[in-house]
Amino acid sequence: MAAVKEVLKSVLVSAPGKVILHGEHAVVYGKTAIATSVDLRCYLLLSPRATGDVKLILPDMQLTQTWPISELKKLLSQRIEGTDDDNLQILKRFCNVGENPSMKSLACLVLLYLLTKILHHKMATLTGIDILIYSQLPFGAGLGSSAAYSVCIAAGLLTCCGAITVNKKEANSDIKSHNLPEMMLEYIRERGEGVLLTDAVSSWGEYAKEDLELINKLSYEAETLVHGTPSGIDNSISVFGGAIKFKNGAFKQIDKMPSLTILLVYTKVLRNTKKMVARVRDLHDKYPSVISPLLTSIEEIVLKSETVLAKLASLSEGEPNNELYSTLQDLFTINHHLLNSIGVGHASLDKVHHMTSEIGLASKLTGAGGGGCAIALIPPGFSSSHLSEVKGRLEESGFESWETSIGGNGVRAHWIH
Ligand SMILES: Nc1ncnc2c1ncn2[C@@H]1O[C@H](COP(=O)(O)OP(=O)(O)OP(=O)(O)O)[C@@H](O)[C@H]1O
Ligand SMILES: C[C@@](O)(CCO)CC(=O)[O-]
Ligand SMILES: [Mg+2]
Repeated sequence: MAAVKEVLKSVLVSAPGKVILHGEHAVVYGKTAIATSVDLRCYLLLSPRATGDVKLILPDMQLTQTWPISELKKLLSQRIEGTDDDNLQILKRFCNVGENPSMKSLACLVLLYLLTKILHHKMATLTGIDILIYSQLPFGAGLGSSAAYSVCIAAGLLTCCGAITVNKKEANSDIKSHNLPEMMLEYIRERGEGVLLTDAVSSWGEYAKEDLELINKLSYEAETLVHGTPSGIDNSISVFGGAIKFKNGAFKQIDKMPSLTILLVYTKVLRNTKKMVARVRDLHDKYPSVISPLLTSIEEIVLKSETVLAKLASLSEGEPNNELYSTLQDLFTINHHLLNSIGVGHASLDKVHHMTSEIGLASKLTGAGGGGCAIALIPPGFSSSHLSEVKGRLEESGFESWETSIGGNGVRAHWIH
């Protein structure tokens, strides 16, 4: 085992999901969007082993996939001779990724793409690794599960081989203090990684800006395998956290962000981001003069919302905020209807919109639409009995809902050994 440790370190990292407040889909056409991280995270535990294979364990997908390292080496030797595009085709064939790939095969493709890219120079000495990925984010729901998955893999692999370093924040002998989900703790115990739970040098840490940029670049590449033509907003917010304003591949952190409470509603209607983006593309190409102004209107919502959010953030305690919240509710409603007009609505999202509007809240889809999740803004002091009532009614309709705060940390290392 000592020899294995010399090559790679064990690491535990996590990355958050996101909500797009406004600007989804329009952002693919170079318009501005605003996104924030949510307090639901994806976790990755990577353990070097002397088993002779790479094992990917995805409890959320009931998948455990093992590849002998000899096969991966063969794959790499084929790849080096081809062009980038040929290389990708070889990898796709290896993972059975065809025209309509399954979620499982895409999850494997992303892992192997990043692993062969980041660890290719370690292949000669690699003796085996187990990679467990567990996520609190429902997949295919608009909360950026694919981005958080890719960010965790990129950060975990770069950290385990020492390509990037963790700036340790605090020594802490009890990993439970990092609020790891019970599922991860159980796995850690089962694997006999007791050292992880008791090790006095365990720590959590952040990455330097240039390392975050590298994680962002690689996770963006991985997102293109899942989405085709992602704008890059999902991976950026998962890497950097907080709230960002994103346009044309570049983003700015929004410093003046009020603390907002959001009701997240999961319709449980599964959809695929790539198909939703393609649906808008078809409409746009067929009716450019109709669709373009709708995308411009969505951008205007983003800009207006940015101004209102900044005003809210600068209010002193006790100053009236009703009008500002009322404007935000209007913007949510208009955005909901515009997203319907560009073909990414769904009956379930309309139902959520209707039910929340009955108690005076506005909701809109977040992410790619076509099902997935909706968000409704809850103003401070909003009637808790109204809220419980609507949550009950949403549940009766088969939806799941929970209140969540936004903002918070981007990718983090929890432990490295
Ligand atoms: N916990 C997980 N385990 C394995 N794969 C995952 C996990 N979470 C996400 N994925 C990958 O992400 C893909 C789903 O991505 P998709 O972009 O369609 O939805 P999303 O990211 O949840 O929503 P959006 O992109 O609208 O925010 C799955 O096919 C799978 O490859
Ligand atoms: C629908 C979309 O705008 C957001 C998906 O979370 C696609 C993208 O920006 O890549
Ligand atoms: Mg996605």
